[in-house]
Amino acid sequence: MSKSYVFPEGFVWGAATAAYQIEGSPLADGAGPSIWQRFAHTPGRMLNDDNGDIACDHYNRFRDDIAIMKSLGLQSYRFSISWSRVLPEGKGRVNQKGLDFYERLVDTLLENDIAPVATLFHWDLPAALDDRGGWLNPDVADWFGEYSEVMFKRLDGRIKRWATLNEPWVVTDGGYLHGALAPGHRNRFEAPIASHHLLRAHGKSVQAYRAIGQHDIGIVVNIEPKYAASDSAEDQAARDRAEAYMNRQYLDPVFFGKYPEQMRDIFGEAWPEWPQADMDLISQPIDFIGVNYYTRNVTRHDESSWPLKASPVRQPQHTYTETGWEVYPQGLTDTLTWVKQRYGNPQVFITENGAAFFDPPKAERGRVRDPLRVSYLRQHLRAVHDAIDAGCNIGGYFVWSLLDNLEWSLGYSKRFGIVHVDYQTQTRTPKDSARYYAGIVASHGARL
Ligand SMILES: OC[C@H]1NNC[C@@H](O)[C@@H]1O
Repeated sequence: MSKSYVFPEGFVWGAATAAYQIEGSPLADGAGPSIWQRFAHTPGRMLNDDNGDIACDHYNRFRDDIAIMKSLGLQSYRFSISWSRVLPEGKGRVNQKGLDFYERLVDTLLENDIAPVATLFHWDLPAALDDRGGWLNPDVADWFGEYSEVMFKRLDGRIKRWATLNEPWVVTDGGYLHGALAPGHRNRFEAPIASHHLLRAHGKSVQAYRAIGQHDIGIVVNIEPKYAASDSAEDQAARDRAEAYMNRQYLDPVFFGKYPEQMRDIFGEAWPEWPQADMDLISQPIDFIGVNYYTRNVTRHDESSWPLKASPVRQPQHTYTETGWEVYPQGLTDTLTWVKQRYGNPQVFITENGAAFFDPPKAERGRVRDPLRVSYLRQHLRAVHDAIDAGCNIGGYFVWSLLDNLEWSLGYSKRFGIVHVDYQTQTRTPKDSARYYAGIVASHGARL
């Protein structure tokens, strides 16, 4: 008899986006520039010199997009708040029109029985703060605490689930170590400092929330499970380093108040020692973690790779997405059971899961066929259910993404949406995967 995939009562079905990737109008109504506004307008940084000036024009079209969410039966919507819309200089003066936009967004979601889940920082640091050192300046934790407080005071209660940071690993690995993402630094001494101040900022935000918030706060991390390419000691050690660097570097401090021991092997003299007071701030209790899962990594030792001395081994037997990620649903089950076992079965939301496959720039007679994405969703939702059967405490799932959008420095070349966006006309067209997902939501998983 085949397994039933009906999800537990109360499991939440949603979709996710992020401000700079969909909103457009980055400087409208008094908003200040973010580092992504600057980065995207720096020639050579973005594929095709794409930028977020228009994106999906969500700033103006959010009501239409919420109507689409409603038509799909979504129960929740994860979005991010543009810090520099609300605080144009990153601190001090509040731009009421920026706050008003997010209040309208939240109130419209609630009018449509869609629960808002807000991420305070999804990479778009105010440029004015980057001028003061950004994530390298120890004061950034207080700046983030101040911004968090502004948001909590205005919207807590209507927003009942807050995430402080999205994927701090990507921010530091991409923005400070390898330079592919804003602010585009390549410095192994800066990366650990940025990482630590991101975590301190998380701590200050949680501290602020405990003083005024009444609901839940957590952190969102990307996790890519690592599998040794062979039984050799070298490959096993490489796997351990890769797991420490990506998957434990943020959760270990948050849950245990200490960094993985491999961090000093990886960064050597560039790895600082931090005061216990910082680790106490970082490891205050949180209410949930968001896990963003896309793929796994089969890891081998590679002396030439910097700074990890570890490289992925391609798995030709499996499908790969347009972003070069192996489709490996078992990795999601493995990730969720790993989190359960290592961190004491905290409440977890899959805050992002999805794939970029080739989709046409225009819908054909009102339809966009995306069978690979339908298959990806089916396999990964089944993997979530398997993790729940294994005792994991999973509160919900947010597909990445609601809309095709700006995939950072890859521009508009990668389409992750279950809803197609024609960037010339801003026409939205639910793809076959949106209809499939709507059926899963309506049946609470029974149709998986
Ligand atoms: O690469 C796909 C997604 N991954 N997590 C962060 C999001 O902003 C990305 O678009």
